[in-house]
Amino acid sequence: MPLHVLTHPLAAHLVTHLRDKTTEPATFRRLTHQLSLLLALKATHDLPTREIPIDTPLEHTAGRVLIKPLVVVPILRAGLGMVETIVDLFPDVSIGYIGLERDHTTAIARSYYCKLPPLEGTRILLVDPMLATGGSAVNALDVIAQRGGQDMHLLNVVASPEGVRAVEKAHPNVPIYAAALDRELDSRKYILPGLGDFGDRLYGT
Ligand SMILES: O=P(O)(O)OC[C@H]1O[C@H](OP(=O)(O)OP(=O)(O)O)[C@H](O)[C@@H]1O
Ligand SMILES: O=c1cc[nH]c(=O)[nH]1
Ligand SMILES: [Mg+2]
Repeated sequence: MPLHVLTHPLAAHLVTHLRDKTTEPATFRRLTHQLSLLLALKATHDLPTREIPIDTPLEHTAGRVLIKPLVVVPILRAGLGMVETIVDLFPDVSIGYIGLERDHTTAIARSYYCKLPPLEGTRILLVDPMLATGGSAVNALDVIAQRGGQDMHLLNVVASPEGVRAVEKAHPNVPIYAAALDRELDSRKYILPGLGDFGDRLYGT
């Protein structure tokens, strides 16, 4: 399934400021919200709608409304920075949580929390700003699929080629939306040029 990298000039502008090591957490959070908005719009461009009759103050007409329930699932903790924007855009969205943390030496993600709403028949937006080895995303997609999730979409701010390959191999039907596709991973499995540890920069830890 294809990787969709945002091509809007605003996306490049926002990612550049996000990468800048002098960007403070408050600005970092605002940039994350703005990028999440662009990603969410792109990942939902094909949501199904149905026609309904309505009355405007002037006449009877028809309009279209969304018909597929949406679920957003952030991978804790950095993914939380992307949720608020999606809830603003889609107030009826249900929210699930998957807690995963990479081991500092092996970079393998360990699961510590999982709470998901009913998933059948929904469009699922799995959100995590960083796709590095892909271990966290594949783990989360596995769990969501085991719980009956089918229409899964992955939203990342920065993706690495290795992470994209891992998701494509394990979940070939899952579209990946990213604001930037970076060059490679370093020996500690951090993305280059990247932006460092997203969770730490978001929360000032
Ligand atoms: O593709 P991967 O190699 O799995 O790496 C990406 C993961 O690493 C970061 O989380 P981290 O484990 O640092 O947890 P945090 O969000 O709590 O800081 C990031 O938010 C992703 O979840
Ligand atoms: O570069 C990276 C890789 C994983 N997690 C991050 O926050 N940054
Ligand atoms: Mg982190």
